[in-house]
Amino acid sequence: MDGGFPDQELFPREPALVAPGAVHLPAHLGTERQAELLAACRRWALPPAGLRTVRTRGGVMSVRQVGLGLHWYPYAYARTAVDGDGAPVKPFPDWLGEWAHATAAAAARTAAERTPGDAAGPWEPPAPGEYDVALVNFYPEGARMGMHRDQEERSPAPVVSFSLGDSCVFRFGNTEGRGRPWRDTELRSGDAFVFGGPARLAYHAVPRTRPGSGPERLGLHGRVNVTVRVSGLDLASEHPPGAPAR
Ligand SMILES: O=C(O)CCC(=O)C(=O)O
Ligand SMILES: [Fe+2]
Repeated sequence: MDGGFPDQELFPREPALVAPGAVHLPAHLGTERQAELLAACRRWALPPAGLRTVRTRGGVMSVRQVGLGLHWYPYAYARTAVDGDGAPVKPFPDWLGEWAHATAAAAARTAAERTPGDAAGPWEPPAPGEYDVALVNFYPEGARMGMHRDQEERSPAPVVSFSLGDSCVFRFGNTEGRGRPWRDTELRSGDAFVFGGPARLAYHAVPRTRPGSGPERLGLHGRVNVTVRVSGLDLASEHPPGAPAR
């Protein structure tokens, strides 16, 4: 990608293996790609099937969401915004799948480097064209996301996340439960985070964002995160099956 030397930083932040299968790629998207992705998010946020408030078992989420390719809602996927305006979900763009594929491949290389003796790393990136759904999350000031795992997909392919705007604390835990051990990573605008293989079903959360910390030139108040996934579901079927409750 066109990431590079983060501005105002004395030393570049390095790619890191946060847990086996979980890779942080700092400054992965350069300024132009961030602006491009944000412009797309603004289009996707518009109705029909635009940004909506999500009600879970735990209450109302402070993060507002829009789906692409398939509509995620608690706790399944559908072809329409079943818990929103009921409109057909917006299509998943090929270019976003290409970004996710390239990012998963870069993360696999980092993982392989950081996992001596396991030349292939903990997972293989999926084939080009396999990424087919995305969740766009908008975090206004004060919004957070509780510990959960991404388990409504039927594919073991790694989840690829891109962050824009305000920085946040991204808490990456374990597959056993919501408790410790976990590791906190700061995700900044342009960072990517990939979790697959042994980390694919790990619990994770965003306990807080840092209001006002985003790059001024991006022109975003708050934080946007886009997670790209392989659904493993039949997009042509009327009611793609969801997984049981998480
Ligand atoms: O906002 C983030 O960085 C994480 C989002 C997330 O976990 C999700 O969409 O499932
Ligand atoms: Fe998640």
